[in-house]
Amino acid sequence: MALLELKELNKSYNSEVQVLKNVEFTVNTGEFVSIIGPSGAGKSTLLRCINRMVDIEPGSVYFDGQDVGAQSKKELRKLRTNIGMIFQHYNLVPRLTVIENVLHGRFGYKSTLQGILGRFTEQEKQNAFDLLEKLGIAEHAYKRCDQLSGGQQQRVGICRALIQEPKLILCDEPIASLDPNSSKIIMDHLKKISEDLGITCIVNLHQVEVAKDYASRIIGLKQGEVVFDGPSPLLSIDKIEHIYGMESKELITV
Ligand SMILES: Nc1ncnc2c1ncn2[C@@H]1O[C@H](COP(=O)(O)OP(=O)(O)OP(=O)(O)O)[C@@H](O)[C@H]1O
Repeated sequence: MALLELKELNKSYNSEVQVLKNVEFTVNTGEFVSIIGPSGAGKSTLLRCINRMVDIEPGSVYFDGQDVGAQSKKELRKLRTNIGMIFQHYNLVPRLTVIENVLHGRFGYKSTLQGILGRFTEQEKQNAFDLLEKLGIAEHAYKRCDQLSGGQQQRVGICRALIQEPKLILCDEPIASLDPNSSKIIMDHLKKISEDLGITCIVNLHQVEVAKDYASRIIGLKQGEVVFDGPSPLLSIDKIEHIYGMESKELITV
């Protein structure tokens, strides 16, 4: 079943350069999709349109049967509880503890006052701890986030997304700041989450080989247009060259 549907999606910032041009695709529940493309192709903008961190006119995004562009502020807040976000620079609060950062994923379910006062139920705290255990970082639960390595911080980011109980996780360059070993740990976790929990994942990646290894489907963006959309094994060297142009020489290792 289609969880996400993009129809003739266009985007320009300040009515200047058109960043996304008639982007159209659907993503089914449980799919693990990677978006690739050169720097500036519009990958981050695409993810930001999906949860309406930026306005999406003209064009439409349907998530779980709802027109994302037509949601009121309150409806959008509710809809966003179903969409987790993972960022390149983790977007954690450095001075707060690991478990507090994970619990921030519950903010969408709270009143503003409950959020400010940090009122979380015992069940929510237990769930946060269980998730940290699952991601192998429970021993750091009460440390400040800025005492953790990059890879560990990204695992906190994953827990924060999971505690939302999302249907979709959007990952914007989740491994761009990590060494190869930490990158593998993060990608393995994302893949496992998608397989075990049936959560749909859309992952922006710079590394074509990583996209091919982990994603079942790849969408290639070039100057805001979808120029490839298909199963990962069909992403041939020719297709990579088409997506990346001159840059492709540095990317193709096979
Ligand atoms: N807030 C903004 N205001 C104006 N222009 C923006 C804004 N955000 C992005 N852009 C422009 O939109 C284009 C696409 O940027 P975007 O970050 O979506 O690409 P990307 O494919 O994710 O690139 P990268 O891989 O380098 O992160 C770029 O030309 C960028 O300068």
